[in-house]
Amino acid sequence: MDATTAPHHIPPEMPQYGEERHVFELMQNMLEQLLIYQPKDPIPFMITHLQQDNDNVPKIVILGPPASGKTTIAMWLCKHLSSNLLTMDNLMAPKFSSLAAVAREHYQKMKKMSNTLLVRLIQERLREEDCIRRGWILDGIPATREQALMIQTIGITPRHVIALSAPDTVLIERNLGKRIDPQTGEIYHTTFDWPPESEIQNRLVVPGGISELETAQKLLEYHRNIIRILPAYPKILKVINADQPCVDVFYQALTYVQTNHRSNAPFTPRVLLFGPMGSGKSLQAALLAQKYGLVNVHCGQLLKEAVAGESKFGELIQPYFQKEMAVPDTIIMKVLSQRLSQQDCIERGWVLHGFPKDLDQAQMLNSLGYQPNRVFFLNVPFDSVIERLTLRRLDPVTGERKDIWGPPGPSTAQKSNRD
Ligand SMILES: Nc1ncnc2c1ncn2[C@@H]1O[C@H](COP(=O)(O)OP(=O)(O)O)[C@@H](O)[C@H]1O
Repeated sequence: MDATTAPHHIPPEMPQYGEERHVFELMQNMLEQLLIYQPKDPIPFMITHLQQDNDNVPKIVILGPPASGKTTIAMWLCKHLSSNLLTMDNLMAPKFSSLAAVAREHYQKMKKMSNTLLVRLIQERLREEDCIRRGWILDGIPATREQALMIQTIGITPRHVIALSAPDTVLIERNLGKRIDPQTGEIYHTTFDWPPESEIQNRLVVPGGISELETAQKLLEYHRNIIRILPAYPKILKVINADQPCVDVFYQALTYVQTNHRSNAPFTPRVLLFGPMGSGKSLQAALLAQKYGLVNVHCGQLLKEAVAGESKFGELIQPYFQKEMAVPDTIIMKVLSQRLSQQDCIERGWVLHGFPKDLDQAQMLNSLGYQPNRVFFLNVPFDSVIERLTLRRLDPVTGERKDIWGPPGPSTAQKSNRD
């Protein structure tokens, strides 16, 4: 970059402010909405968008073959996240909507839904207040690539897509045991999820379309379609094995929908490495610094350099070193602060180790505005630490540290795994 046009000094607060308040994501979402809806008057549109404050509400699509548990998982997620379940059935259900009435009529006549009607139903439903405030979970929609593309075209973009998968034989067998509570819409199973209350047991009904033949036909259709749908969601798709207990499937789905996708925001890493002596902080810091171009800040080393360089802080530290006493936190903090506020640290980011060593120091670091955004704790069993430290030697000529077991290699890796 041309040094005359480049900004010469970026105050550390600037990138930190952006990161903390997610300014980049906020602007990106707003821009996305502007381009999708192209309002005539963008300013009130942007104000409304910001006031809705709903960039992070659930926007989930759950796909999967029949009987893989889509509806079960979608209902549980809905309850857990207080969101709204959107199925083909409940989209057509509203009595007050003329569009839903048309869709019902069409469905009764044709025994299937037209893509255009389906997309309009979804669009109408997503404009309602509860979907705006609490998000939505689409169950089994889109069922074809055409639907996926039409949904995308009108600007409906899920944040997470889950595809359940299980062998056909398991699903055909499983579907035979499906039962529905007509009062609540809850789904049960004769073997895997039978309600304990006799009142519920007595009112359960056998849903239509669950015979072996019907499930097999639906599976064929599903497999034909799904391979053309999934490529529409390359970065937000998670395939979950549904041939395991429902609760396990649910927790994997929940964990996934609660993760935030990697942001495109410019990001300056501020890494903190913790761990007992001998846990490998220095080595990992050096590797991270090398790989990501970070400034490697070793607190102990900084203090030693200050003394060796006879700087004004060095003179303050020297007496403590001589008496082998701990250097006061305030002095350490000044040295650190001086280093972390240098332009290379602000621009390239840093990896800090050897500090903080207690809660007071951590709070001091935070209060001076040097909050890390990645913290790692290198956990090593006590025995391994002892073994590592007792095998460590200093090269008398170069002062370099030599570990007797040598550079990391397959045998070292095996050894530490075994440990
Ligand atoms: N992981 C699972 N293990 C066993 N049974 C399940 C599992 N997931 C769902 N079920 C049962 O299988 C049947 C079909 O589930 P459902 O949610 O209706 O599937 P889909 O919506 O994919 O057709 C229901 O009886 C449900 O209780």
